[in-house]
Amino acid sequence: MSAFVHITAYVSHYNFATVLSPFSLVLPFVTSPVDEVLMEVTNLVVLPAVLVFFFLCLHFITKIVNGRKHSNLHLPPGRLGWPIVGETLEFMRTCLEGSMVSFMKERMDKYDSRVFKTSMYGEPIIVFCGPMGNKFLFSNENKNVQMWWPSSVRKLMRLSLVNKVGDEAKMVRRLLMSFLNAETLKNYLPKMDSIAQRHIDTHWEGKEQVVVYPIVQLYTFELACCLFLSIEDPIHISKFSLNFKEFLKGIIGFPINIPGTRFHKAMKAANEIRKEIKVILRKRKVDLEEKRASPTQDLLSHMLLTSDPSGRFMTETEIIDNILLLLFAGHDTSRSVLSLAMKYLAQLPEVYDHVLKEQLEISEGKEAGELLQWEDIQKMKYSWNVASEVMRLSPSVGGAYREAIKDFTYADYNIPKGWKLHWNTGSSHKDPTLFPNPETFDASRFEGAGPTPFSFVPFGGGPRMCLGQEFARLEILVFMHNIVKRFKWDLVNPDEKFKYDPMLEPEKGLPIRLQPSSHF
Ligand code: HEM
Repeated sequence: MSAFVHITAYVSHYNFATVLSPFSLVLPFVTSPVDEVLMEVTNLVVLPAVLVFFFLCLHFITKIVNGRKHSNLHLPPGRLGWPIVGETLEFMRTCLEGSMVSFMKERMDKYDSRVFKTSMYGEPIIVFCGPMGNKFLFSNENKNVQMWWPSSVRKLMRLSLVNKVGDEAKMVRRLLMSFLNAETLKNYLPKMDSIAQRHIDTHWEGKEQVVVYPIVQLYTFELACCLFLSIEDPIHISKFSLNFKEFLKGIIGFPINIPGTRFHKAMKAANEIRKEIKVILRKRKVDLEEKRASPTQDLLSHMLLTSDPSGRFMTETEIIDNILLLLFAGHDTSRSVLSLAMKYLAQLPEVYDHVLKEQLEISEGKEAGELLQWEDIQKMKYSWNVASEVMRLSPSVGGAYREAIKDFTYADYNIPKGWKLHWNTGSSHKDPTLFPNPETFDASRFEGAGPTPFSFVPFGGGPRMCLGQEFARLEILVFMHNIVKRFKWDLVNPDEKFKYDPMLEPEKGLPIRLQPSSHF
């Protein structure tokens, strides 16, 4: 969840605008009968002073309470920072610089430890780094730890999988996986290919310049709408996608539900999305009964007709919340990977040529107009290594969370029950002992046996590993196949940076200049 989920959804940071907005909202109400000077003084001096005093008090109270509570424990090194805010602002800064890993690395070096404590989301958090940390968290699900998401995610995702743990989560995962597994998805591959071709015909063909990030979103969102809900009308899809933009921006942050905050907008958007899915769901029920819809046409039909082993079907609300989760998780993470792939392919002509060669060999073996089949995907080994190297260097999802469900020890440190735990992609993806010259793009790292276990974790791991890994692999490869055959491109802003907000996204949307390929 997804990133992001997906939620990315998954990525861990606050937005400064969200942090400030409740306070900036207060200011207009301080005013009316007061004269302007007094108002200025109030806004500029008194209010900040009151806030500083308030935070100082909270800081000392928190210190005393935490100190008493955990004084006999050997907690991992680190600092909890300011109350509520914790080390959020430092973390946010590194996210906006697109280098979340530097937050981890600075602390691992400072404390000489691969586990440290910090505080974010108003919560003390213990950060587990490197393959050992990943392995521990992934293999201790339901034993020492359980999935946990920040409150903003939990509130927005209601009854969906991300709010389930234990046996309930297992059940929902099994149900969703019966649609998202390779065996089922392979039937939808030709459809994915035709959507990719139509997308390129509409949005790329005949253009000299395009802005990649928003356009790729149309592709990944169109795929998700079509395969999950059978929505095919482009106008319907683009209207629907507006609500997801609001939703994404509010998913990670303080869950302050006051008009004007990102979270409030996200809640409103989520309700609109739910309403829309409900209309489609109600109509589908009738269409299925009257045999106007097929039981295998998409995820929605599948969810309406599949029960768990005890014969229980999901309620309408559960289906709606899970489809909302999958629509969100299913497109924003992949669009980030695709945008980054476009960047690296523009910068590394030898990599582009190699991908093109592989894709042309696949096309040469096919009749004109024949769509991609499962066997073709199996031949895209180098292209998938390239996508994997993109995700290693620039993971679209920074990591995810767990909660300690009992007291335990890790690396000789006490981890108290109830503490939130964070695993992250960067601390192992950029470790030179695991990936020599970690900043160099080298797709050959994934040849043969590939990276050591638990060192390459763009999709997480263990029983809560990303459910959409296979879906993402297909949507990424299908897009790469079609785009390299039709275009070569170069970057308008070669130094354009990517930042986490909350997915890894290009600051200016990644404009590129297109040259049509002679191979098409
Ligand atoms: C390149 C694209 C993607 C990346 C990098 C990615 C990454 C992740 C990560 C890191 C997690 C958390 C795993 C953990 O904590 O162990 C996750 C969870 C999840 N992902 Fe993805 N994801 C991607 C695409 C997708 C797609 C396409 C879908 C749906 C079609 C999807 C659905 C989910 C769901 C439902 C979860 C929550 C699983 C649970 O709570 O048990 N993801 N993803």
